[in-house]
Amino acid sequence: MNFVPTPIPGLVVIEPQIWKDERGFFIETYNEKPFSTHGISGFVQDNLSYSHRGVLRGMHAQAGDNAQGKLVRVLRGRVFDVAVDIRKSSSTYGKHFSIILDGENAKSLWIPPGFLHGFLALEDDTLFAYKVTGFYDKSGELGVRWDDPELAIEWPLRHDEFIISAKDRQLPLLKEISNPF
Ligand SMILES: Cc1cn([C@H]2C[C@H](O)[C@@H](COP(=O)(O)OP(=O)(O)O[C@H]3O[C@@H](C)C(=O)[C@@H](O)[C@H]3O)O2)c(=O)[nH]c1=O
Repeated sequence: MNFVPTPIPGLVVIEPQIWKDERGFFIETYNEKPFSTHGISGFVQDNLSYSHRGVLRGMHAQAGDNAQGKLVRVLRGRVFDVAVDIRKSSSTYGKHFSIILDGENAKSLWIPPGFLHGFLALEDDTLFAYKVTGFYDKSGELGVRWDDPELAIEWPLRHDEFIISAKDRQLPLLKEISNPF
């Protein structure tokens, strides 16, 4: 298992050891020892979402008493996954990191509290699994528009293919939110 730092401090890509044989493969998706050694711990909830190609979910964060760090990965299908640093004192404030996560590479991304997160499903039948460090808490939810020019995220696929929830279509710009981070 490799813990690979990214250009944004705190964001880490985890590459598992994939044990392949004639039956298929085996990977450890989470192991408390190496993860906690890298400061990744405290999970209280596991989530799973299913998306069709073109579904865009984001950009979301959960702040407050139940602020969430997220350990995200794809079980089946493929996504363009994005995390945006909104930690006000960070030297990389406003910058984003993107990565392709899929069922084949089995990579995970650790997103600490203080980031917006979102993804675009690039294939039908995409299963997206994640562990979070805070219980779901509607009062702590915040979000920013996926197409906020300040974020300047270059999403793959044509924008007219996107399937976005009514809630996410109405999100404000980053400069309009009261940022608790
Ligand atoms: C996130 C969440 C949602 N829900 C419910 C609320 C709602 O009725 C329904 C769908 O919720 P949403 O529309 O917020 O789901 P979704 O847009 O998939 O939200 C997720 O997006 C990605 C990008 C993230 O980073 C996640 O943390 C989360 O915010 O599920 C829970 O019960 N528990 C949860 O932890």
